[in-house]
Amino acid sequence: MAEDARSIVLEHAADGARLREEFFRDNADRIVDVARRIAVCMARGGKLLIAGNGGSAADAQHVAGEFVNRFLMERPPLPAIALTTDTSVLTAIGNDYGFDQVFEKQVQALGLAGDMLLAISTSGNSANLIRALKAAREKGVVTIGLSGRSGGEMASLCDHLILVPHEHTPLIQEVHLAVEHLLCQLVDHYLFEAVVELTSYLDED
Ligand SMILES: O=C(CO)[C@@H](O)[C@H](O)[C@H](O)[C@H](O)COP(=O)(O)O
Ligand SMILES: [Zn+2]
Repeated sequence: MAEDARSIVLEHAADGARLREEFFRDNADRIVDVARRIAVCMARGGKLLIAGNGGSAADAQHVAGEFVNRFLMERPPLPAIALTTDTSVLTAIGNDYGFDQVFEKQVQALGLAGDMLLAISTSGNSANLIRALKAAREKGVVTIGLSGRSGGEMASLCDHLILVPHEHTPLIQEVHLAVEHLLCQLVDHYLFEAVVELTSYLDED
């Protein structure tokens, strides 16, 4: 392999490792807190809606799959819906109203007070997510943002924001995926391994 191509690989790995280490050192408590809130939402009968564009759309589906099927442990299916998957809904809204409304209208249709919306965006500025977050707030759906850079417009619309402070989209996405897997693992932990601890939070918030 050419030396310059090899250095692209090694630089990506080194930058990613540094970002991961710093990010998790600074955000471990925040990730645990968000996971606990998702667990409480589901324990109360709420569901998690998930949205994102491009690679983050793939993440939305990935996360919904872990919750609805299972993650690391055997347990009952958990309620999560990716808003990125129904091509009839997406094309009808996109065609009739515009791409900016593809998530907003689904939040208006599916979101109930006490549900949560997880919006995944590296820029924090995708217009369809901004509109979805505003619609969520109007419906009493709690908003969680998984963002990058400095959070973008999304930051002020999220009740809980997990921010990967980096400029490089792929590296942000790679950390997002790790966070998403941890949220799945921690929600399972709270719902099925630490039930006594979780019930103490049910009357809060
Ligand atoms: O996966 C990638 C880049 O790695 C792309 O598909 C990327 O997700 C798309 O450009 C998205 O539209 C970016 O949206 P966002 O993260 O700024 O909300
Ligand atoms: Zn990508």
